Amino acid sequence: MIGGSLLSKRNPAFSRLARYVKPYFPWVALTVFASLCVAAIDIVLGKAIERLAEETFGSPVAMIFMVLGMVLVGMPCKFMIKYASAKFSVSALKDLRNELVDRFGDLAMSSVERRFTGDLVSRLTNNTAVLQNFFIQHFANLFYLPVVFIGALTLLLLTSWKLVLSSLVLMPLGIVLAALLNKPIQSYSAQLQEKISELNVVAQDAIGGIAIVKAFNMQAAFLKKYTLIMDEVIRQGLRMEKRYAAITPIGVALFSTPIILVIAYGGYLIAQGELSAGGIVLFLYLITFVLQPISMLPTMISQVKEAAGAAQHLFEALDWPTERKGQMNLPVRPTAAPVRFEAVTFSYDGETKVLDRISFQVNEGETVAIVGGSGGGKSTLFKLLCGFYEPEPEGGIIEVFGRPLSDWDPAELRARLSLVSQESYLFPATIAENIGYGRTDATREEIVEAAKAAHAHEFIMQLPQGYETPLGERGGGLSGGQKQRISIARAFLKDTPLLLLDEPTSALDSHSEALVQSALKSMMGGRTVLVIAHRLSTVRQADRILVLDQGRIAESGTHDELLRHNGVYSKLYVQQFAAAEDEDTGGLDRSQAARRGERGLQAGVR
Ligand SMILES: Nc1ncnc2c1ncn2[C@@H]1O[C@H](COP(=O)(O)OP(=O)(O)OP(=O)(O)O)[C@@H](O)[C@H]1O
Repeated sequence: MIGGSLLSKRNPAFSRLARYVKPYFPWVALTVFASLCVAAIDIVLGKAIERLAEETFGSPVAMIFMVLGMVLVGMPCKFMIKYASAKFSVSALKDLRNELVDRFGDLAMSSVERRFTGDLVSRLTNNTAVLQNFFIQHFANLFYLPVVFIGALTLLLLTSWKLVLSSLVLMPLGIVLAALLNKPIQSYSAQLQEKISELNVVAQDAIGGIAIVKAFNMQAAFLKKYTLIMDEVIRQGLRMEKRYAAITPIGVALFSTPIILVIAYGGYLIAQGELSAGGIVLFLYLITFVLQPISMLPTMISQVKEAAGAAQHLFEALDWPTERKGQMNLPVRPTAAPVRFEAVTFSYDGETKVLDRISFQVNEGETVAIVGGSGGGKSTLFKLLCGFYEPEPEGGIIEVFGRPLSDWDPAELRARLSLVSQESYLFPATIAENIGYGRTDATREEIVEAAKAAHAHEFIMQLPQGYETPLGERGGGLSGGQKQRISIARAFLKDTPLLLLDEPTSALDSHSEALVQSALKSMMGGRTVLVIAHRLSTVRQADRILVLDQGRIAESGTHDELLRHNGVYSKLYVQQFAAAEDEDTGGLDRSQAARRGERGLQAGVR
């Protein structure tokens, strides 16, 4: 069928889409069948009306009943087109959506990190909505329009080819002129849509960044921006309406004049005896079925293109690289060090080395602090350990619990480590659920135990709904410290032998900070910990400190050893940690630190 081939042969995206539609083939067949029935009824009705007009059917009453009968049969067919197309498209797109959501969970970090969340969500919602609309509104037309066009045109040519010829010249002319008149409206409408999206962006920014907007007293600036665009929207809208009002009568005239001319010509042909009265009735009824497909052709083409674009966009997302699956249940070497890096080199883009021949080992129960300037590669180290990224095969060896990273199934690896990041990500769910994500089979008692260990139980119990308190987006409704403690409780519940900790540096009040620190401290006990350290107290307590500088391990040792070494750490200490000196117990005083820092700088350390 023309429609079918238009959909599948030319477009790889459509033929791929067809795989999702295939399981619902009976509903597709029903849609096509009902469309063809409607096309047939429309044509046969023309013939019946002609006979009625010519009174050649015998009893006009019987004829009227027949016409009404056909109209009545047409109604369930039209219903069936909508219902069956909705049925197969909703089901097929549900399967596609499920696959996409499933795929999003498996996406490689490299597929996600550089994309906007909006892009992922838009593929899932907008693109599927475009396809849904296409299937329900336009799919049946791909079958109905060609059939009705060919049927009506054949019948009309048999009735009076002269009239067909004259109307095919005159009527499309009217349609084209009316469309030309409408063209500026299309561009006005596009501009209007653009302005409306601008308006939405401003509103979204103002709502999304409400805290900053308020803190910087930017409300007036935003309001001004908003009203300026709003004025433009109104101006544009009015301009469009004015144009509409002006051209509607002209459009009607342009559209109806050719029809009047054709009727007049038809009258002339009747007078000449070349056409019967029934013939002109048949003609007036059927000509719309010839003209409609012609006038709808551009719309149909653009609809097909739009749907193809949406499908392509969706399948692109399905083709984004996913994480590899590893072997499950491989034995762990219990005596091996929990973490070992050997000459690890890593680059995100294949060019710039973010880690350069890094080698170190973390033994069981050890706490190793990683320090270094911004962009030194600290977070990248964690991303590798979590299996979010992997070095190239020749990029060294990473072993976790004695097994090379490449052997691990990512999910199995992550089940053995907990990551507590600086920004505590909480989900729009209850507090209990947020902690429970640490281990999905945890009982309420275990969740409460974890919350107690993380010093979160007390404040949770003070909330009116306690553990059942629903959290807003990103944990809205809780303080920074409270959010941190919920994240720590989640990690407590997960109870893994290896802990990757990016120490929170967000401005917590001193009480909250003390609670978070003490929660972290109790979690670190008895575990192997790699901590990106931002606090002097943590660095001091670490068994070893690795100083990461521009992707290399510049120094390694204890706090005192490194200070004595008077190198990168010494300088970093002055820059980052000395300010906290007063708050910490028994360390260097600031002037001593500064002096050591100076020596570090003099020694030529960057
Ligand atoms: N997803 C990514 N794609 C490409 N480059 C990245 C990506 N993530 C980080 N980088 C780059 O890698 C380098 C190291 O970044 P990383 O986040 O590991 O540093 P860091 O030591 O944790 O820094 P900070 O202390 O500021 O968080 C930086 O130059 C950064 O721009």
